[in-house]
Amino acid sequence: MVKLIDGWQVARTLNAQTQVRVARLRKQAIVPGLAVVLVGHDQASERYVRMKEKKAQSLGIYSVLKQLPADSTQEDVLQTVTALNQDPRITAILVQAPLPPQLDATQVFGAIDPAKDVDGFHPENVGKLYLNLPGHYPVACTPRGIMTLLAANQVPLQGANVVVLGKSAIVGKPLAALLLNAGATVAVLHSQTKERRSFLSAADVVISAVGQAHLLTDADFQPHTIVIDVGQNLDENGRLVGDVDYSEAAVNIEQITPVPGGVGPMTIATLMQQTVEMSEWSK
Ligand SMILES: Nc1nc(=O)c2c([nH]1)NC[C@@H]1CN(c3ccc(C(=O)N[C@@H](CCC(=O)O)C(=O)O)cc3)C=[N+]21
Repeated sequence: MVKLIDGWQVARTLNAQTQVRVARLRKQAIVPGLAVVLVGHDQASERYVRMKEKKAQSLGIYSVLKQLPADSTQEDVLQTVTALNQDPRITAILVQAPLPPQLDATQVFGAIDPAKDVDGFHPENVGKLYLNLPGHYPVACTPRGIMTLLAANQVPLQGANVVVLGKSAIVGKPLAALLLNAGATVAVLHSQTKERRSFLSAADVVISAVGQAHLLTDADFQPHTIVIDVGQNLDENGRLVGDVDYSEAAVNIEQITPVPGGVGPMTIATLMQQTVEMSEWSK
């Protein structure tokens, strides 16, 4: 019997804590302010951005959306970021990925004030994470949310073999750093990886962030594997599914995060958590 890891439940608890922290800040006349920059009209991105705005508002966070046309130039986007850097009402800035192909995403993320970089994508914050420096700095929200979810489910990481599938700057790489910092043995697999099977057959925890429906099935895992599914894919029937195909009858998967209701809600809850923390850190 597969046990589902309930992301909605952990997200609810985290959001309730965030709401209390926002109220505490507001009593000191400090209002956390989240700006989301959305370039173009990608349907999934528009949906995610709306969910973020709604959640922010329900927790008492001031929220603004800067929507730019799909054919924006690098200068247009940089100007928007600079204005938000200088806006005292804005304490947290998120530039929604992916950006249209004419834009240099690395330069855009690097233009965000590191103290307002709620996604943790700025090289300064990435470097701090990589070095496991002490102190307060933002970390990519999906990886941090996954760490919270693992901790809430008492999944041991010290000395555990963890396989991460996907090496993106948004999920795979920062997640690998967090896991290493937590004492796990980490393998990051990607499209050029040979012998995926041998890595999976030694994995205690598998985290898939590839974005491909039906990529993995129960037969790919060894017994008692804990699976974190970061995929957000539409299947042949237009249903939202993760990267892992499984049924209740799965024998190797011990616990798994469902899609929807697993990692997704944790990403947004962590974004809210980090928005509030950045206001607390800069007091
Ligand atoms: N700068 C930046 N930061 C991000 O954090 C970021 C981004 N860009 N670009 C896109 C990805 C994707 N992402 C998701 C957030 C929530 C759900 C989520 O809540 N999913 C729900 C289902 C949502 C639905 O109903 O469609 C779930 O899995 O239960 C999914 C995906 C944040 N991202």
